Amino acid sequence: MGSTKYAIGIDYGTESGRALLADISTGEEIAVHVTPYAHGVMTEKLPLSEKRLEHEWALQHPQDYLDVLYRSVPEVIRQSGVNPDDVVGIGVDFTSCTILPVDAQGTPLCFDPALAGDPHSWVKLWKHHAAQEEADAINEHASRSDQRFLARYGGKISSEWMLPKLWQVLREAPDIYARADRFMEAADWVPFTMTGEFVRSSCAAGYKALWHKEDGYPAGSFFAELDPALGDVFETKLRGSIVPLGTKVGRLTAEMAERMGLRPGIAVAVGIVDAHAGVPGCGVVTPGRLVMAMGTSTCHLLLSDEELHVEGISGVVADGIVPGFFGYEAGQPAVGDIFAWYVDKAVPAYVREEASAEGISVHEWLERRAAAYKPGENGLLALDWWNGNRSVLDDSDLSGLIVGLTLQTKPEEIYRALIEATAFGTRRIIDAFQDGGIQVAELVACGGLPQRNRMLMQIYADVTGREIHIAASSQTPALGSAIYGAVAAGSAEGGYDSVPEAASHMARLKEETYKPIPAHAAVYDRLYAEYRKLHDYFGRGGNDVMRALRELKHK
Ligand SMILES: Nc1ncnc2c1ncn2[C@@H]1O[C@H](COP(=O)(O)OP(=O)(O)O)[C@@H](O)[C@H]1O
Ligand SMILES: O=C(CO)[C@H](O)[C@H](O)COP(=O)(O)O
Repeated sequence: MGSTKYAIGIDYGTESGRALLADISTGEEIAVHVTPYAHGVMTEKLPLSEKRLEHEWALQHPQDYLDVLYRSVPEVIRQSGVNPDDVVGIGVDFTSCTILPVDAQGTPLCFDPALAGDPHSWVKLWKHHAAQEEADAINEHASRSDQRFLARYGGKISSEWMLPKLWQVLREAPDIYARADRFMEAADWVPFTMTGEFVRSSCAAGYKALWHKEDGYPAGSFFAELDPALGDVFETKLRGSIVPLGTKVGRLTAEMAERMGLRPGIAVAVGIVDAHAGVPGCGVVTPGRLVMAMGTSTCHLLLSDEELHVEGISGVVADGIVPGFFGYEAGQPAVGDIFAWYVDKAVPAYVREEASAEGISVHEWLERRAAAYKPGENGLLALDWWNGNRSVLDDSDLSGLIVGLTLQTKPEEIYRALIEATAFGTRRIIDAFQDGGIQVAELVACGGLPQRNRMLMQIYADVTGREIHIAASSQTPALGSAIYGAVAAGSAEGGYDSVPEAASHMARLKEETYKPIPAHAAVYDRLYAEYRKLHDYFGRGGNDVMRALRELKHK
């Protein structure tokens, strides 16, 4: 036996990037380091320019991504005291669809001072929402011409994705579009900077750029009908081979090895979308277990042997998470964010004062009191659409609702109703999977919420009627990336030959689980039936109350 080997997972979030050094044989997380992005999310102006960005823009600086490699990677090596020669693989996950235009050498166009004044030369972050017009036009044309790809994305594509963003560049900055040799997902660009290889990930291409393993990309004629200049977009701006996850895109170059404090030649894995990396990070590598990445929002991820059309999913992609399986993604666009709204904007002052006097957070104060209630006892039922609905209704204009308020209603009762509403929203997504023919036997939770609120997790078990396992790691995307890095290295170099094999050694669940309490589950079955009535009444267009309120608000 040689010395212990290690893999590095690099997780690029919205505000910062983190590097995690993990022991390949046990998954032990030896060291973590976070580098905040110096330029953060640019929503108002560009660096060194007073030019104002328009509403709904969200840009980033690619230098911030490189700085994560230059700072956090040497730092995990320093903290751990590990010999860099024992690091065998690197994996990267990234927010998505986060894209940038690059020149023929792969250099971001915004690095060219002559182009940096144009906002379209910069990175468009996943939450850049200014390409809605383009997304609407693509959706309308696709549904009129009955395009096969629409069904794989639950009936609609998002303004966050590759084609709407790319078309926005073409329409608003044709010179930048022309100057771009390619547009790349940041998840693909970072491995490129480490290896010099232009390779695209089946995950990002499949979930965000309409690529299908059998059908390839949609026909260029479809896009040419929308805009003649888009006719060859897949052969030109989006060209490049597309490979399954765990594939080695190349080896760390000598120059980057020097900057990152590693040895040249280390295997670098193809990139992956952040939420999806959390699936092997939870140890889930087979069908039947739905992974819930629970935080500000919730992403639901599931593996299956079959490609089926499920109502309201964000997408289904072959090899999109674990090679050999179809990966499904669905989501709730606000979960923790709804509780944050309540805590920050709506609780009465006395709650804040009592929490502070007790030396606990407002969340904890509310949780302690709300946990004393039995299901149904708060007399409330809410719809969880504070940030619209991204699943079966797929309507970002929908808004929230609470039914049953009285003069006696207490803040903790409302807090409990909001948590219950998000659990009902998850049950609705599980129902859509089951109705579509995909079984969901158990749930696995990762992200911030399972670590923070036990009552919430018990409510989810009771509402869904399913046992919930919790990931042992609090950094499941970074650990997942380290797993893909270990697979890129392969057993010949001290790693593993498959994602399931690597995950079986490197990822685990906590022993403690949340099991449904039958008496609670029975009450929640009744309440969920009422939730479905409200959901369909306010969400399916039979009721115009929400529409009227919205119209008056924007008048
Ligand atoms: N005790 C708590 N109970 C429920 N929600 C909480 C609690 N503490 C924080 N939150 C919510 O958790 C969310 C942050 O989750 P986290 O997983 O850390 O972030 P992110 O999704 O951005 O990675 C916030 O929206 C916040 O409102
Ligand atoms: O689109 C997504 C996954 O498909 C994510 O929502 C996006 O990548 C942002 O993730 P996070 O909130 O974890 O930063």
